[in-house]
Amino acid sequence: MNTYARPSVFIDGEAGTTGLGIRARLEALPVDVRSIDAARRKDPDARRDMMSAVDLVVLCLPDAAARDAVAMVDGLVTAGHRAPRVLDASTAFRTAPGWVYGFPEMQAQQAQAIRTATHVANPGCYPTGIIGLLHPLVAAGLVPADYPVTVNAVSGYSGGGRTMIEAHERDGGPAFELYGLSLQHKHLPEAQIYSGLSRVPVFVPSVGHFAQGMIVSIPLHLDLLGHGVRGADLHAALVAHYRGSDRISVPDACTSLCADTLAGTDRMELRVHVNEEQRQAVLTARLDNLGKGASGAAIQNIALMLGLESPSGM
Ligand SMILES: NC(=O)C1=CN([C@@H]2O[C@H](COP(=O)(O)OP(=O)(O)OC[C@H]3O[C@@H](n4cnc5c(N)ncnc54)[C@H](OP(=O)(O)O)[C@@H]3O)[C@@H](O)[C@H]2O)C=CC1
Ligand SMILES: CC(=O)N[C@@H](CCC(=O)OP(=O)(O)O)C(=O)O
Repeated sequence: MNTYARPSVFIDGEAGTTGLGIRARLEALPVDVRSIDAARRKDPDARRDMMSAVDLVVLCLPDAAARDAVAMVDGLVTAGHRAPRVLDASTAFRTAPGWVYGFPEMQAQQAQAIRTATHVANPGCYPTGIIGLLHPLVAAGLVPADYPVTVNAVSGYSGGGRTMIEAHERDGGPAFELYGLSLQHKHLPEAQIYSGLSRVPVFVPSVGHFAQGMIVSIPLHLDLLGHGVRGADLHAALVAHYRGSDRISVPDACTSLCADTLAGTDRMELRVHVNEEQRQAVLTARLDNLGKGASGAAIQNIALMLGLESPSGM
């Protein structure tokens, strides 16, 4: 930490969608947020100088710019200068060696790993739902690691950052669009690894003409799970895993779900919908892609990294 009483934070990409969300949430924490003059916000020298003066840098940048920023931090270390700890919101380092990935509720000891890491990768919005549902069930042996998982998901258009927001708000659509149909979405590696799956899931993302909100859904044939596994066992395992969390809840099943209900919050709801007669279940995660899927998760990780109490969730 520096000589200031309050830890200092620089958000590289402060003017972007995720950066603005983190900036707003940092107001609830006793930190000194430092900014670069808007005219120089992409100037490498200004960014490097700022990085060398703060305790934590939060990267809210496209992947290539995040890689450049991490190279700047590593360069400070190599040159023997004081270097900040790093929280990266991009996809660039989520499966990279030497980085701690994730959200504090992901597994026991995750919060402690984030607390002490120098480099933390914030999880992706879709993976937060996928891992949030599957990690506890795979770890409990209820879903086999080699289960042929399919994930269907819909996100609000803010998931595509400034460019997609401008396209939807200027042109009014499309109403609903499947994408990622080359089956190579950038979130697949983290979703597979941190869920504990041995097969790459089939992932069908989509985007709708609403600003914020997300549903991730995962259909399961119960007969392909462990012998005699019932929907109630899946629900009970999720309840046990997230007991005590103020942000992740496991409500009872419902018959319909709206994607934008949790918009503007940092919460996530996980459900198990079951038809025991047909031995079928659908797992669902509902969250705000910009909340628990991005800035809300980041603020929890920032608080852990700076040894501060997490602000109560929005
Ligand atoms: N939107 C979402 O739901 C989520 C996004 N993320 C991740 O967060 C990161 C940021 O995404 P998002 O906020 O949506 O994107 P935005 O496009 O809204 O914001 C990115 C910001 O970075 C700025 N920027 C680009 N290049 C540089 C550079 N070289 N130096 C300094 N600033 C730069 C952009 O400026 P300009 O606009 O002028 O180019 C913009 O202000 C991405 O990696 C994304 O994957 C993570 C979880 C969810
Ligand atoms: C609707 C939309 O385009 N969503 C983005 C995912 C959001 C994002 O960029 O986020 P992460 O940082 O969580 O990876 C996509 O599918 O590429």
